[in-house]
Amino acid sequence: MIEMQDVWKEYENGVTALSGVSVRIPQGSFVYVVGPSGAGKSTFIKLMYRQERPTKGHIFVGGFNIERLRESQIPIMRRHVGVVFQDYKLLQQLTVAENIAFALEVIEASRRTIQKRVQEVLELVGLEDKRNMLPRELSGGEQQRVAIARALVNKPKVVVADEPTGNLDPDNSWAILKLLERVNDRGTTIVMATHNRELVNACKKRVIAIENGRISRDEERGDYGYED
Ligand SMILES: Nc1ncnc2c1ncn2[C@@H]1O[C@H](COP(=O)(O)OP(=O)(O)OP(=O)(O)O)[C@@H](O)[C@H]1O
Repeated sequence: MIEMQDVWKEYENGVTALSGVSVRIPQGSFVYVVGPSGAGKSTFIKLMYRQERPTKGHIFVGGFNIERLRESQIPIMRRHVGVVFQDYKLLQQLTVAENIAFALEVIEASRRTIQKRVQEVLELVGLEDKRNMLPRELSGGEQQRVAIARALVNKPKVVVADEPTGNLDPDNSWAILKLLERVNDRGTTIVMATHNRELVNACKKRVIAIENGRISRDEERGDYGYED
């Protein structure tokens, strides 16, 4: 379950990115977050994993009171909230398997657990044969699949994705959406900010539209609804 109660975000430069956002996203949902450029989508996502803190309001994600978390609790929360970025953010000097294992090594999982989990998520994203390659040896779509595997390795309850298909062609975008749907089928909540009208309109899900820092539309099986 994700819940925001009257959340406001004003950045230090005085820009108000979110103005009184309240929303409930039940566990197991798949939600698209859409809206014009600069509307506040990334801010909405960043607040969910404490990349940013709200100026006001309450945020609960997977049982964590996000705005109240102490610094020392943030790594614990991040095991339950996987994050996927538009530009993948893989560590360039590490192999595919090492990038994925990294998230488990920092929590001092046993070698056996690490090997087993890395293998499981590599199979899920279909990249067992690329496990010893470096990110630069992979296509964009493959890199994003590695990033998704990394986000999943701790079995999070929630995955937030900020324009995960933003750098990909239509075929790879489609493959990433299908992969996120499979993850969702296993009970993981997915919140995906996107400008990809084709995907939103083809695979109908809940659509939360943000405009000018406010939720302007919230529909089950909604449309993308913008001409951009
Ligand atoms: N770190 C920051 N410091 C100051 N202002 C910021 C910061 N991040 C975002 N903003 C501002 O907050 C507003 C919302 O930005 P945000 O990135 O959330 O929008 P967005 O809907 O994700 O846009 P896009 O679709 O272009 O990615 C914009 O006016 C932006 O300039």
